[in-house]
Amino acid sequence: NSGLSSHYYDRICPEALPTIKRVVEDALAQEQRMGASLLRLHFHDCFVNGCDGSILLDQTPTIDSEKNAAPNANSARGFEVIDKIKDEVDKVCGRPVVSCADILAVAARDSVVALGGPSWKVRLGRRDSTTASQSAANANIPAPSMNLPALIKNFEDQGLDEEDLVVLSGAHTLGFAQCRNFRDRIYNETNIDPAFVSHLQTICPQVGGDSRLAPLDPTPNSFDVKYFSSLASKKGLLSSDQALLDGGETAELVLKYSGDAEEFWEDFAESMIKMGDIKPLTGNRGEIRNDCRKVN
Ligand code: HEM
Ligand SMILES: [Ca+2]
Repeated sequence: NSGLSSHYYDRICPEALPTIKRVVEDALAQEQRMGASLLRLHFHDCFVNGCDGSILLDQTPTIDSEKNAAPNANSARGFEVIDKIKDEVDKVCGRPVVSCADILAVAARDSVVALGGPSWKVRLGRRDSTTASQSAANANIPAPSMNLPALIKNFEDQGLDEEDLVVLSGAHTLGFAQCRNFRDRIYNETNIDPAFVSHLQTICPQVGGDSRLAPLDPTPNSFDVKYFSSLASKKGLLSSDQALLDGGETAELVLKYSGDAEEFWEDFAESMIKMGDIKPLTGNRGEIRNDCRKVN
């Protein structure tokens, strides 16, 4: 038990959660992809020394910003939306009582809901870190080149099991990846559908075009099971996605979820809560930041 509670803001600031939801919905009305980007921010926060808002800190002489780590640089997005949420929430609460780490967790949930996915009760009361670690971000955020044993180990190090790995990878039902992250797969791997390869090679050349985008599944704005059914037909975009079919237990889960949206929803919600419970700062550890980009 991490000490978090879904009722944490009920009395301190009952308007906090509706305010987060409103700003997330406004942002998604501007750009649907933002839902994917916000979901990913929470993941990249939690995997680096726990869900403590560390990913939001800008570089300074004393902050080793995670924004510059390889998995985040020119890739993590949505920071302006988090700033906007923090602004509005602090206004409606009258003072800064909602942590940036909690904002990330709620914005991730609200994004999934807005794109047609399941809802869950977000456990709250995380406090914000006063440090960040670029090296920890590089070491702990999984890379798309990882094989299945490496992915399993990476999740295990966070207290997450093989089912969490498969179902949370299902977040790739949303959003996009850049050519540089799937080039090796489409030019060198063989466990990939040939027509899918031809199409992707038109988007992603062997040389150049590093930041060109392809959707992670055929419906990148819809929280459905197409991610899993695509894996079953060798149309996973990232090497790490397709790798889930390489193991007995993980392959079985992929096939189960590909035909059972309800099961995917239920297990995704459960694993998101589990991920959100990774090493939160509570009690008098950490702080409630005034500005998500800076320590107080
Ligand atoms: C299992 C290991 C994982 C690996 C290796 C991985 C890797 C990646 C990579 C390389 C991208 C594309 C980034 C870019 O090209 O800019 C991406 C995108 C994304 N990832 Fe993952 N990821 C993993 C797990 C997760 C998890 C657990 C979540 C959330 C629960 C998640 C959510 C997302 C989302 C939503 C996007 C799309 C973001 C956007 O369009 O802005 N990923 N991931
Ligand atoms: Ca989808």
